[in-house]
Amino acid sequence: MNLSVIKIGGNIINNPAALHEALDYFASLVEPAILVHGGGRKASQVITEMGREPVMIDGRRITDEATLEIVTMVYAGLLNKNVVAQLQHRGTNAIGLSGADANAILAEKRPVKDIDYGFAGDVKAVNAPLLDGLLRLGLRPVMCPITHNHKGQLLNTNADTIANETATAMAAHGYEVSLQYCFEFPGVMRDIKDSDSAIPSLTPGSYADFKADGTIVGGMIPKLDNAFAAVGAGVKEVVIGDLAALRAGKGTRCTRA
Ligand SMILES: Nc1ncnc2c1ncn2[C@@H]1O[C@H](COP(=O)(O)OP(=O)(O)O)[C@@H](O)[C@H]1O
Ligand SMILES: CC(=O)N[C@@H](CCC(=O)OP(=O)(O)O)C(=O)O
Repeated sequence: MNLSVIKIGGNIINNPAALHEALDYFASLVEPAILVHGGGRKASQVITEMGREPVMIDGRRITDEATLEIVTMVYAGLLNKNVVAQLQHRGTNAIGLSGADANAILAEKRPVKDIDYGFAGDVKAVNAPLLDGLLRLGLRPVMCPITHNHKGQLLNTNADTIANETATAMAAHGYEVSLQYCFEFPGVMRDIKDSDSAIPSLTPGSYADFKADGTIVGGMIPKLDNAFAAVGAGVKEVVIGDLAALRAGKGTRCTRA
């Protein structure tokens, strides 16, 4: 059976018009679908409003105890419930999940090596039978980037990783999975200022070249690391682009070779 896993990033979530368009698209899909959302931009705003400094390294947040409280409120509360309500309004029977709900995503605190990421979670297992069961009930899971370690500790996990791990686990469970990363550019760009410069396809080799020459930087690095991990682990198709590109079957396609 086919399955679409759609990830929407923090810049989409923060722009009401873009969010509504993305949710219209998700609601219009006829085959089974799972939505994964981020919200890093909103979290950084709230962290700043609370008098703290957001700290990111290579697109990943350093999550101390106070930051974990804020991101839990923002991702698992405000954003997740708002997205679910907006989907219900569109006639889509969405169910919001953090990783702790029904043990949807088990993670472990990232071990401290050179950098201490604090309460950042590395995914250990996605509960594919649970997601499969929800899909069979006609529900559409909406997953936020909060996970847990089964010992009572919530953890903050990059939303691009949640999307990759979910897509990969569902592929291993027997679905033909299309993973679509929806963000604010028409694809991975050769030149971010030139909207016609989307790269049609990338392989691990061309990705390494674009990273080395500085074409691909920042938050695009974890996104592409996750995209290629998914492609290498049985996900049928991984595409990155804005909503117009994804709707038109365009965007950047990540392939094995
Ligand atoms: N070559 C590139 N093409 C497009 N975006 C790029 C590129 N290199 C770096 N980026 C940056 O990556 C960001 C996307 O990563 P991120 O902010 O983590 O996405 P999301 O909003 O999906 O979470 C873009 O907003 C852009 O600033
Ligand atoms: C550990 C870690 O980096 N967590 C991310 C989770 C949110 C996220 O990934 O949101 P976007 O998709 O909007 O970037 C963070 O707190 O920013």
